Amino acid sequence: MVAIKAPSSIDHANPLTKSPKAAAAAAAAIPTVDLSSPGAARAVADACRGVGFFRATNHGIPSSLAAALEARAMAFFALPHEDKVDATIAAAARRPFGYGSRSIGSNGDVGWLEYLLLSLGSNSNSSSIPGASSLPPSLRAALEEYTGAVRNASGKVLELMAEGLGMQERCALRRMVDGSEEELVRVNHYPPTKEEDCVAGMTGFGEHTDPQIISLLRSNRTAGLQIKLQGPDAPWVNVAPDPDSLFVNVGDCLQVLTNGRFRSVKHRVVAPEGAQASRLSVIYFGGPAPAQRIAPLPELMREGEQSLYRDFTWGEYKAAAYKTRLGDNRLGPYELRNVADTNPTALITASKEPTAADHCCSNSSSSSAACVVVQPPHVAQVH
Ligand SMILES: O=C(O)CCC(=O)C(=O)O
Ligand SMILES: [Fe+2]
Repeated sequence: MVAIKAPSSIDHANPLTKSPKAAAAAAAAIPTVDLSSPGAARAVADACRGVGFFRATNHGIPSSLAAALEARAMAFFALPHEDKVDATIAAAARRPFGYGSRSIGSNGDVGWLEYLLLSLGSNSNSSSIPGASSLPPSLRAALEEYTGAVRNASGKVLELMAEGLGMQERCALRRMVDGSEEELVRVNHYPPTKEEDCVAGMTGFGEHTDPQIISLLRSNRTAGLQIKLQGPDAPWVNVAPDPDSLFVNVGDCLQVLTNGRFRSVKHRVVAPEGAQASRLSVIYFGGPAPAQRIAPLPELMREGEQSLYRDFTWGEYKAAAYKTRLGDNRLGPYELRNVADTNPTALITASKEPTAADHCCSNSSSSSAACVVVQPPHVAQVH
């Protein structure tokens, strides 16, 4: 990776790295949900309404799969630059997939990272990743095993979300993602920074929200991820790394589908400082099919409640987001009312209590016939 000195990527607004007291308060602000507990649905919904982000334990991904992927990915990123480019030639045939270094998207965003970005394809029954054919076989196998497991974990979380929202159909959110052809995996590698490279607080990955429905992140033990609590003046808080847990983000589409009940979370990564080890993170993004209409789910709307957004399809949103910078307010052009101005208490009251919802997706790693969605052609990717 080429060393950079980029003043524009220096971020001094990181008070929590300086104050242990604030760091402790921040850690307490991030909810933890045991996905296997009886109260998980309610806890997931509370976390999504509050922070839009939570730490999930008992997520069902064997630690051996995550550790194997971490080791293979580290070995891959240690290869010479040309080898990494050559090994991702199959994926790179469909931009923006493949290997990337420093550039994030095509609109000038840069970060202190290199990454591998792959589409998981349309067949959630198959573990094979279409663009992975030219990767080292051991990395490909580790990715396929891990992504199979993380897809299941995502499905489980989406079911808990639907249940926590009081929806009749437990699989209503899950089926928007299963087999959508819009599931991605991204492996980010943030090398340690040396004094000559930068000053403390250099941006690893700039501030943004994830545009899809859901993202599930697993990292090694190196810190760097920060989330912004909800509200215009809310602070940024450090997310203590925990390789045994998954971190779940509410994405922009889920905010719209719930008419602002669930909040998409702003997050960013500060590059590892000094002599620390690299940060390695693996993020699964669950997006809907391009033709999927993104609008508040009628079932969630209270009588007389108005949509906060103008309708769009995921294909439209993705194409629009692809033209913007990472930190732009991508939902802004679709807002009919300011979400921050809405009375959150009213929206919370409007959510129904968790019910004994229909279990059409339970214990299923793939979409059932009832969960199949139309798959129109591929359009430009956001991540
Ligand atoms: O690498 C990380 O820890 C987070 C990166 C991220 O937010 C993303 O890839 O969307
Ligand atoms: Fe992200």
